[in-house]
Amino acid sequence: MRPASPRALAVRILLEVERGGRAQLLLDRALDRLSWPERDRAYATHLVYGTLRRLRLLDFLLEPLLERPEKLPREVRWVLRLGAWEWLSGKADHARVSPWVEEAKRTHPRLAGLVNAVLRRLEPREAPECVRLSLPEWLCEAWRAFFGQVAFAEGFNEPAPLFLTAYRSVEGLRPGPLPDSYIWEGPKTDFSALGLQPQNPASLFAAMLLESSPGERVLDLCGGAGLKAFYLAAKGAEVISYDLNPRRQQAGEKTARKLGLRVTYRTQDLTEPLSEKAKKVLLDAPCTGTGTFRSHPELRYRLAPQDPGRMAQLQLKLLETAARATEEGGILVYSVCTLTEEEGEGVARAFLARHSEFEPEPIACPFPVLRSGLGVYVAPEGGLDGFYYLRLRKVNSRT
Ligand SMILES: C[S@@+](CC[C@H](N)C(=O)[O-])C[C@H]1O[C@@H](n2cnc3c(N)ncnc32)[C@H](O)[C@@H]1O
Repeated sequence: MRPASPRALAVRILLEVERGGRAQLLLDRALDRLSWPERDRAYATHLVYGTLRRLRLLDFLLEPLLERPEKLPREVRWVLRLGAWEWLSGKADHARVSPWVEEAKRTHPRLAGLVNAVLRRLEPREAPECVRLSLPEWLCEAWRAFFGQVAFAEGFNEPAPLFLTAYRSVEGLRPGPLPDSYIWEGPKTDFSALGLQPQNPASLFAAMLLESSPGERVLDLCGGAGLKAFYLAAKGAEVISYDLNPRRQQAGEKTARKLGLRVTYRTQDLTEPLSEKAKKVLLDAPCTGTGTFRSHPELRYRLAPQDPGRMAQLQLKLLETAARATEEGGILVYSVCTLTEEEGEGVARAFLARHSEFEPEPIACPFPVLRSGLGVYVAPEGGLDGFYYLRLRKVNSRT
């Protein structure tokens, strides 16, 4: 059934997210099917992302006004959180309360009075920092211990510009923080037909760290659809992109053709050794994705404290493959879109303890840095995703 309004769509999507769906995918799909004006699309996006990004805080604000929130029908609970989000973002009562009361009436008319009363009685309430940032307690505490602060996580709760990497010159684009990176200000469109690829600059920079030269062979490991491979190919490298997932690679092949770029895709489980080597190897490993909380706001509520450690085991195995595939004198870049100690410095330390043939190289990071020394952690500021980069040189091949 087609949703009647951005509010109805937001409730439907949040219910699906609660059942395990991914907000970005669900919202993009739903909006693609609806020929709504830009204003309604933006409003639905604001409601879904805003509510998920502030969920812990919203529940904290609603807590004194509800006796047993967990007993409420799920639709009504989301209506209350959405209404609380609009209150938090400063919308006036007259424009805010009655639309949500009407929304509640559609599924639970008997609870409309409760929705009305609760949304009118919301009051400011001093929240502990981890609640205010809507982070799970374990991660908030781990970040505070590792980075000495957690205020940076506020960056995950702000909307971000749509960053693009340009493979053709396009008039009138606002420059982003890196060469070839731009900001798109219009409605979404067929970007690859314009020679553009949506990509966060923090992700693009991982590919730049390889400093590949024209004609040089590059291995792009865990390349997925090949977003980083596109950049390397555009700079003239001969790129071979490996991943476990053929569907992602097929999508990448299609995009590469539209962008006019040549990337060779090979499907392989990279916990197994590769049968080729190169001077430049990029491993953009699978990770817990804590650096992408802005665009995947539900992720933070799904991660468990043991996930970073578990992921680090896999990352180390993949790094072994990448190390063997790096020629002597060559460069190996390890990157992950996450900010945990385990998957960043933890992996780096464990790897270097076993591989004296690799030496870390300094990284001149153009972004705000959270922590550096052994690799660099990028702060999720100004729309950047949080990332960890490690650049290694293979000085001799003792393994
Ligand atoms: C962070 S994503 C890569 C994103 C990609 N580099 C890009 O820039 O778009 C990690 C990728 O690792 C792949 N992957 C996970 N486990 C793997 C394995 N054992 N062998 C090969 N690829 C794997 C996933 O399919 C996923 O595409």
